[in-house]
Amino acid sequence: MEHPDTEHSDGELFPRERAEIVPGAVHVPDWLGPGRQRELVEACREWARPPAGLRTVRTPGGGTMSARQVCLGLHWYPYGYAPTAVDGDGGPVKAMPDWLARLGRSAVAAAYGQDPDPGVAYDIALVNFYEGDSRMGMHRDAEERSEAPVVSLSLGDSCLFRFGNTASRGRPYRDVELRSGDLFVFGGPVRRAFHGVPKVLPGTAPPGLGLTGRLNITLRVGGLG
Ligand SMILES: O=C(O)CCC(=O)C(=O)O
Ligand SMILES: [Fe+2]
Repeated sequence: MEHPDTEHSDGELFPRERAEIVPGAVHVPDWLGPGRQRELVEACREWARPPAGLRTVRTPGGGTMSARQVCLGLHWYPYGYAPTAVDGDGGPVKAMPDWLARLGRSAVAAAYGQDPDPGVAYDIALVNFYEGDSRMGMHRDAEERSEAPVVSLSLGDSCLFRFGNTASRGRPYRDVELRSGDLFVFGGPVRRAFHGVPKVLPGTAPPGLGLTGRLNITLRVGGLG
């Protein structure tokens, strides 16, 4: 017997709920509505243009990252920050828009139920573009001096996001499915936890978004001034 009343528009029996994965790491499903997601995808397309546009990141060991990346505010490279695309075309990094910095603060408030400290100003964004077979290995976001939480916004295809511990790349970790519009925030005791993206789920993007693949925007406070 079916109970249509309890079924949600996306065909799920239960709505996905805000979840504290470990203390300091919070998943807020569907934080961005469809209109906001479209605006962000459009903004990412602009940011991806040269100079200092979307690039393939080369690691010191001679490998390449499979997710391509563009930065705002400060340019991240393995492993530091610079004002220009030092490992790309050398162009000046694009500015971090005020509206995106404000979105970072409201994301923290949504995740933790409490405004961030007044001094917390999101001044760096990394935009990662994943195609079907892209991944991101377990790593920590370690080049920032600030301990402010990292804010992560997902657009397009869903992925498996692996959130681990502060000691090693291995277990214990939790795998969380991040879908288009989801917010994930990690700070406090797990600000330096290892995390990665073992898998993208191709073909799972909302049809109306006009995006093939996955975009992730991580907002950070550098504390590097
Ligand atoms: O794509 C993601 O969800 C994670 C991205 C990430 O960890 C990073 O850019 O440092
Ligand atoms: Fe990261």
